[in-house]
Amino acid sequence: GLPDGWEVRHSNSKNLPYYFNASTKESRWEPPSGTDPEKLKAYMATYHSGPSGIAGLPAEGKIRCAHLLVKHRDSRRPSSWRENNITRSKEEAIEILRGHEQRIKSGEIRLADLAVSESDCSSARKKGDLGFFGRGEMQKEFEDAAFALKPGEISSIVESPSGVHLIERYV
Ligand SMILES: N=C(N)NCCC[C@H](NC(=O)[C@@H]1CCC/C1=C\[C@H](COP(=O)(O)O)NC(=O)[C@@H](N)Cc1ccccc1)C(N)=O
Repeated sequence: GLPDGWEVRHSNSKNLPYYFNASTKESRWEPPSGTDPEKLKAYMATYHSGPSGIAGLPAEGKIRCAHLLVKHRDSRRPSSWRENNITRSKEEAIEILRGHEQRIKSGEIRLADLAVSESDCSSARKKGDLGFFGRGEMQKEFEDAAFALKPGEISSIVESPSGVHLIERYV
């Protein structure tokens, strides 16, 4: 963890983590003194293996995931950047996602790279990366599935009011 008040944020422009102190409003590139260097190094090493290559220390209780969403006509919002009016059935959406799942689990392609073109979520433009989130932010089905994963693990097909998802937990 980080010393009091400090948190890790992500600079999109530099694609690097930086450290921000909410109480003093100070921000800096290097970890604040008092951050356990061994822990930080170990964390950074494991985390850089994530496909998005974006590093950053999770605040307590937060995890970071990417997901690939396929919507269907019963989705709460059957529309996306990919398709204005989504009419496929839930069964068809599941079949499509099964195809994606096979390609990802066979190692042919990474979820992050497939999400860019295939995900019905706006996070597609960020390779499916949802950033860090804690409990209470996502829909329950999604949250339960995401928090049940170990870092690096990919879920089976998860159903939520948004549609059907594959989730990869990074941290
Ligand atoms: N980091 C957060 N806290 N962002 C708020 C998430 C809100 C949350 N969303 C969900 O639970 C599902 C699972 C993941 C994506 C998602 C739904 C939808 C797609 O479904 P639809 O709403 O059309 O039904 N995508 C989103 O929300 C996107 N803003 C996610 C995102 C996009 C770009 C960058 C980061 C995150 C909810 N409580 O509704």
